[in-house]
Formats: sequence, C-alpha cells, structure tokens
Amino acid sequence: METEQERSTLRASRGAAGAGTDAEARVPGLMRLFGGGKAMAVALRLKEGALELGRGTAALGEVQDAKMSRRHAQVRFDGQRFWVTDLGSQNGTFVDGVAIPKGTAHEARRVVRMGDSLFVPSMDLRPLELHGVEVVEQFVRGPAMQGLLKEVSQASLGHSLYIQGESGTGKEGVARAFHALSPRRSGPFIAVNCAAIPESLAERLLFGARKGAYSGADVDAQGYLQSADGGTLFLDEVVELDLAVQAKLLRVLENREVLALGASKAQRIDLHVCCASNKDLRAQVASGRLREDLYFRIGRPDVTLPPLRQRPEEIPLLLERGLSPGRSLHVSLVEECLRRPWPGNVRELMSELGVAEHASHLRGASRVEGCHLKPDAGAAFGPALSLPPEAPRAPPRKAPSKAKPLPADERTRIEHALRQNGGNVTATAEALGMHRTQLRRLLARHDISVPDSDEHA
Ligand SMILES: Nc1ncnc2c1ncn2[C@@H]1O[C@H](COP(=O)(O)OP(=O)(O)OP(=O)(O)O)[C@@H](O)[C@H]1O
Repeated sequence: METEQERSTLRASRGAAGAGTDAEARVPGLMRLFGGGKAMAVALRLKEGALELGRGTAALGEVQDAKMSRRHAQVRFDGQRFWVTDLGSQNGTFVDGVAIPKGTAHEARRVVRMGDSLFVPSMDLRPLELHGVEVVEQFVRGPAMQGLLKEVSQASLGHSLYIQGESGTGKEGVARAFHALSPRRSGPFIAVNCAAIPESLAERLLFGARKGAYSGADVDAQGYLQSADGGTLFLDEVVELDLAVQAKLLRVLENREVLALGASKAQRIDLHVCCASNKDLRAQVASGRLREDLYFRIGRPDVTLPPLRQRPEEIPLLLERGLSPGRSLHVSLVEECLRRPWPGNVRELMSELGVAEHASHLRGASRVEGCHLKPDAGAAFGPALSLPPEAPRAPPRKAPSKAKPLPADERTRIEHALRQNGGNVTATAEALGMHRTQLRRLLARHDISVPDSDEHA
C-alpha cells in the first residue's frame, strides 16, 4: 500500500522503553514538537522528576536552538502536574503564550516556548518514544493513530468496522486504510455520507432502481451497494438512515443479496462495510435511532479516533505538510495552534491554515505567523471550551484548609464543558486547559455531577 518515498517518520530521540501502559511505569516528560523552524518529535524524560533545559542540552536532540540561553529553564513533575521555572534566560519562557516571571515555578499547561522551540508536557512519553510521528501517503500518524491502525489492520480481515470520532478527525482516512489493508483492496471503495442523502432518495441511492420503478426512471440505476460489490462501502453518519432503510440494509448484509427498487430478482453481492459516526452507537440504540439488530452487524469491532486536541504531537507536522511550497512556519503560528482546542479537528486546522497563509501573503510576510490566524480559528463554539490566555498559575504556597465556594460562572463553565464532551473527564479537562486529576478533584470537592460517558480512565 505504501512505498518508502511515501513514508517519512519523525523518530523520537529516545529508544523503545517497553510497551506497558500501567500507571507506575509511565514516563512523564516533555515532547519537543518544534525547533529550528521544523516539526519534530523529541521525547525528553525528566530525570528524577526534573530536567534543566538550555542551549547545548543533549536531550534536545540534534537540532539545537540558538535563541535558548545556556541555562534557560527547569521543568519539574510533581506526580500530577508539570512546573516550569525560568532560570534567568535572556529571551524568556512562555506558557500558553504568556511570559512567566523569572525564578518562580509556574504550571506548564498546554505548551511551553523557549527560544524558537515548543514543548508539550506528556504524562507518558513511551508511545512517542516507541512510534514517533510518521507520514504515510500524506496521512500524519502519531502514536495513537498508529495503535489504532493496528486494530484496523486486524479488523480488515473481518466483515465490518465501526469508527467513532468527532467530525474532521480523519474517520474517512481510517476507513480507506481498512479497505487498503483488506483482501478486497483491489475492489472499489465507495464513501457515502448518509446525513447528506434526502430521506426520500435513500432507498433508491443505496439499493438502486430498475427502469420504470418510478416515474422518471428511464434506465436501470445502480445503488451504492452494487457499486461497492467486491470492495468496501463506507457509510458515514450511518445513524442518519431512516429505520426502514436500516432494516433493508441489514437484510442485504445478512443475505448478501440486494433487491433494487422495481426488480423481481435479487442480485448477489459481496462487500464489506465500514460505518462511522461521532456518536456512541449503543446510546443510539438505546434512544431508538439505530436498530439493535443492525448494531450487532455493523457496530463491532469498533475503534475510537481521539480528537486532535488529544494528539498535539501531530499538529506541527500537519501544519508543515499543509503549507504551500516555498512558505514556512513561524514558531508563533505553531504555538497558537497547539493552544487551541480545534473542535473541527484536522479539517478545521487545515482550512484555517489556508486562511492564515492567505493573510500572510496579503501582508507580504515571508512566513505564516500566529497573528495571521483568525482570532476565532480553532476556538470552541461556546465559552466553555475556549482556552483563555490567562496568566500561568504559580503553585499554591500551602494547601487551603477548606474548599472555597466555586464562583457560579466557573461552575457553569465546567458543567457546560462536561456536556459538550459527553461527560468525558479527560476531554473536558483538556478543553478547559487543566489536568484531568485537577478537574476530578474540583468535581468531587464542589459536588458537580458528570453526565454519563464511556470513559473509565
Ligand atoms: N492524520 C491526518 N493527516 C492528514 N490529513 C488528515 C488527517 N486526518 C484528517 N485529515 C484531513 O482532514 C480532512 C477531514 O478528514 P475526514 O474527512 O477523514 O474526517 P471525518 O472524521 O471523516 O469527518 P466527518 O465526520 O466530518 O466526515 C480531510 O481533508 C483529511 O484529508
């Protein structure tokens, strides 16, 4: 499916470190994702919980940064959070775009800039160390995507796959991989967006129609199912299909024959089906939007594509590859992109990059900079998901003896974010720019209930 030229990999600087996922074996550290004007994926472990960084630090990897001071900053992990202290650097240290005062520890949240380098804290560096970030046939694959594609590879030997993920996360790309990895790869791949099919046309478009089946049917017309014969049918937003059409689809998948509208004889077909949606299919069955029997036919095995905000290591490479030839990225653009939640995921990132590139061109800039990005690009639709440029926080000097009441607007912000993220605490914490443990503590302390979700982490 791929050639050597089509594959390039940003290897993490450390070697493989074992593949367990147990919490004790986790290796916290920093990911250096940008330096020397280029995307990179360098894993920096914190020795005994801390690491001093500066020009010449071996852990930075091959590409050094002339704008970093020799002793630039120290990063420390306290078991739950990362803290960064500027050691008196010349050019300063920035957390989420805001300069931190020298000499005191500040929480390192989404992205830390020193010189022209960008670092993102990671609770576990092992996946990056093991897999790096690669590009295969224009598709950027970080460690999470590579792990997911292994599952897809196994699934491609079977009859179906269900892909769950937010809009724009790359579900169609994964469906194409399901097809390309399967024994049916030489057959057709037919992608259908079920949400875009008018209800009245769904049967005709899916199952086809014989000449004379309805007024205006002058010729036999193939449906998507016949077109996908011998290959893979990708049904995006499958729960948008009407229940009667779902019943007919199930019959086709079970009997392996399709009866076109107006036809008297069914036609044998052999196809595999890959479905996708941004919804939890079991919940759709529970609410009566999806037939239970169809769920058992198309809902397993399933994979979940994490949103882009949970895969920051892919962002610099996506930006680099999305630029027009001859253009280059300024560190400020990558920093801005790493800070924002991107509810529209990769699709939104790539489209806003195009807008920013155009703006930089109009202003005669040689590089695309953070200021060329529209202020609302990648921002949440509601106030809850936005990542305000608030000043980085210093660690509390001592633990408060009693919890202070939570301001009403803060409670509303958290509850709204929980709803937006379907009760997923990890995603909500990311969206609010805080650590998961921190959010869990807030929820417990202030008795905020979490809507039902699948998260068991
Ligand atoms: N990992 C990736 N590397 C490069 N481009 C990507 C990647 N993921 C997604 N894209 C690009 O982002 C756009 C959206 O991807 P895709 O259509 O696969 O998303 P989707 O999850 O199917 O979205 P929707 O649910 O809205 O249909 C496409 O242009 C795709 O090429």
